[in-house]
Amino acid sequence: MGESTVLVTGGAGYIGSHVTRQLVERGERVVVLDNLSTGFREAVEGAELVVGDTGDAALVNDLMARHAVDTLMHFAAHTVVPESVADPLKYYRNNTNSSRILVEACVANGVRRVVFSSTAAVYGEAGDGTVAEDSPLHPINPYGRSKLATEWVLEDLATAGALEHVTLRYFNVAGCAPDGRIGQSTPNATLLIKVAAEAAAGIRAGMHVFGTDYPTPDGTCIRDFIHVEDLAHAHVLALDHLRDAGASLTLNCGYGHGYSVLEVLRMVEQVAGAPLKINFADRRPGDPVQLVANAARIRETLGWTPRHDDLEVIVRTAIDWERNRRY
Ligand SMILES: NC(=O)c1ccc[n+]([C@@H]2O[C@H](COP(=O)([O-])OP(=O)(O)OC[C@H]3O[C@@H](n4cnc5c(N)ncnc54)[C@H](O)[C@@H]3O)[C@@H](O)[C@H]2O)c1
Ligand SMILES: O=c1ccn([C@@H]2O[C@H](COP(=O)(O)OP(=O)(O)O[C@H]3O[C@H](CO)[C@H](O)[C@H](O)[C@H]3O)[C@@H](O)[C@H]2O)c(=O)[nH]1
Repeated sequence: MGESTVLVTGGAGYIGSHVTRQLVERGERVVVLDNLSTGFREAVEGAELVVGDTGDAALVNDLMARHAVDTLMHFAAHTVVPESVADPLKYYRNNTNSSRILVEACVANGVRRVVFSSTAAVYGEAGDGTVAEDSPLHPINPYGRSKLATEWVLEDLATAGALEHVTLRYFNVAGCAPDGRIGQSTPNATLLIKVAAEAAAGIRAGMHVFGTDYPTPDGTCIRDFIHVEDLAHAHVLALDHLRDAGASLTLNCGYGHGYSVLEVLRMVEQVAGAPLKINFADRRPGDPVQLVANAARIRETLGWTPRHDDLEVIVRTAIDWERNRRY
């Protein structure tokens, strides 16, 4: 490992903080760059936190040079799909422009390894099967498009020989660290399990189910929910892959099977031991019917084996966090 440092942007956020912790636990030197727009100082333990913006070229160049950064893990982004529809420039500015500035700094400073947080939203409407990495990419909202643009920047730089990347396309991430020290406190959350856990903990009065007339067995959408700890481990493996001179990869991060919205909510009720107050509403614009990963490639290339592929564990850790939040 030597003197090398991993620069983690967005490391004070939900997923970045879980990854930072796994990196620190195995002895990596980590510097977190986060502007705290949706992140929390308390989420960063055992790593230096630099409060600043990924779009600040002078700052990121200085950080890379000063800390002997060998790998960038890039989580920092805006992530709320409906907000991206209302304010696309906010998303292109942060998720595309600032990512380009950051990657340019990598090239200037000889940082040749990049692990990038992408999303299943790059696939868009994906039919009723699973989606593989080479499935068509037709993102249906500015969030997905702004992330896909950054995928392309990395792909083109890899082709040009400037760096190697592992692009991880996360499916629906949920759950929290089992010991309750870090969790998901993202403000104005719109994600299903987060919202349901808040409702189960009494933080919100009730919740909506968006659409009950989809062509699925119970009429609600189907998603592939992955526990954040399994996702975090995929990043550690991606780092090892790049340090072992592995080739650039684009990988789905999911379990390869899905649950419907109603199946998830039934599990939330069972774990919480009380019914949720559910309002059955119209479809939410921009929701694909089904998004389930073909997850073969990540298992083959990184040897990734999930350890928390259990909806009950995902839901229980999410509810426990809401009941005992540290921040
Ligand atoms: N949560 C999911 O289900 C999910 C699914 C797919 C992909 N992703 C991707 O994972 C990454 C992390 O998402 P999350 O759920 O942890 O969200 P989050 O909002 O909790 O984390 C994002 C972090 O980035 C920081 N940040 C944002 N813009 C910044 C900037 N310009 N400079 C510095 N810091 C900045 C925020 O303060 C926050 O700490 C994002 O790239 C997101 O697109 C998330
Ligand atoms: O209160 C809610 C919240 C969600 N849903 C439904 O639950 C399903 C899942 O919705 P989420 O908002 O939890 O997540 P998405 O599937 O929209 O996820 C997309 O947006 C995420 C970020 O917001 C990630 O990027 C992810 O990869 C991308 O597919 C959808 O059918 C949605 O309509 C509800 O019924 N009620």
